[in-house]
Amino acid sequence: MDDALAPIRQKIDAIDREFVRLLNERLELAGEIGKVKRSSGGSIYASEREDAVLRKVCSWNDGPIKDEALRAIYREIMSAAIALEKATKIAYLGPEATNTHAAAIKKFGASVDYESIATIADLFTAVEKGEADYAVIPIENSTEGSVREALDNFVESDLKIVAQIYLEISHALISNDSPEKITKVYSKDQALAQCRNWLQRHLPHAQLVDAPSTSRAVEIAKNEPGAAAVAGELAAQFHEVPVQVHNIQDKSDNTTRFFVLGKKPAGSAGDGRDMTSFLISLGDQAASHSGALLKMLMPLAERGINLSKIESRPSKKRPWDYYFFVDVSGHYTDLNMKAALKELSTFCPMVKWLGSYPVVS
Ligand SMILES: C=C(O[C@@H]1C=C(C(=O)O)C=C[C@H]1O)C(=O)O
Repeated sequence: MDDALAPIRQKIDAIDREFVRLLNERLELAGEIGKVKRSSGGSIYASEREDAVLRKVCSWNDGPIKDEALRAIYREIMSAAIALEKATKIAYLGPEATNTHAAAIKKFGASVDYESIATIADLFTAVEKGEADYAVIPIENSTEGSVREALDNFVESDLKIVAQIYLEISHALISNDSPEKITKVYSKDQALAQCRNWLQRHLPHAQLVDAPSTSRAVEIAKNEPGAAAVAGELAAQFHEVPVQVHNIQDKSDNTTRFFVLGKKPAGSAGDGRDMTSFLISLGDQAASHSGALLKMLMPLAERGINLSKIESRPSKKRPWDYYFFVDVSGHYTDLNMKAALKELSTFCPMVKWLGSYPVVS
């Protein structure tokens, strides 16, 4: 067999050598781009360009490699490029090995530096003060709804949303012991709730115990005989505890949406591939004028700007006064968007642009 493999492996070696040469050539060009960005004050991470690169390489793909594999490979190539342009620190809502950490890695790859930060407010501050280049925060979950603390922090902050990440949340049963030995299961209440049916069916006698985070649950279960944790697979890898059962969540389409925050806005991905988020206040009109909310939406609707989300939060300034968080299709620099905003600012006391970013992560 070895005789048959040797000549093919020689060919693979020759291709790998060429790969490495080309990767280094590509990285050197990224280094040149980094110099231009540093001298002009541009953002190192460019979500709209990464979106275009991923789309281009997938459109060139006519071989057996799956687009998903190509995207994963390019994720790491671009991660190396970012790190070469500038040592880049990504802060995320901790602790380590939680879903937000997994989302950050999905977006930024293995070559950048990561820092776990305990609260969403501190993540905003870290980027504002330049202690981190970008922050990754959870914004909403398909079953639990919005993360209110995340929305509220946008009111005072000038940071921009530069990208979004969608992560399918899957849970595993993680333990040093096999499932039949498990008498106690630790996890965060939400994760236990998302696996309730599975746990009832497979571990009906196990005691379910609340932990501050899924990652901490793995840490606790690691050192306790007969204990397991419900957490993501990153937590199992991180704490070096084996996964006993994969995908134990009751619903398979449980997805969390995250935002990447930076100091400088992202450019346009074009071709209807952008989304924009705003914060709008109607002031006293909301309570005193019938149809005020409808009036707020008309400048968008009349220009064919599609509204995908609207959420209200108390302003905390006066009772029954609200801010509206709005997600729409298009980029801030689109002409129809500019016109809609201009019209909105004629009657809304506050129209704040929170960022424009590519639709697909
Ligand atoms: C090289 C660049 O910088 C980063 C790296 C990219 C890449 O490796 O293709 C793309 C966008 C940026 O996040 C660039 O902006 O073109």
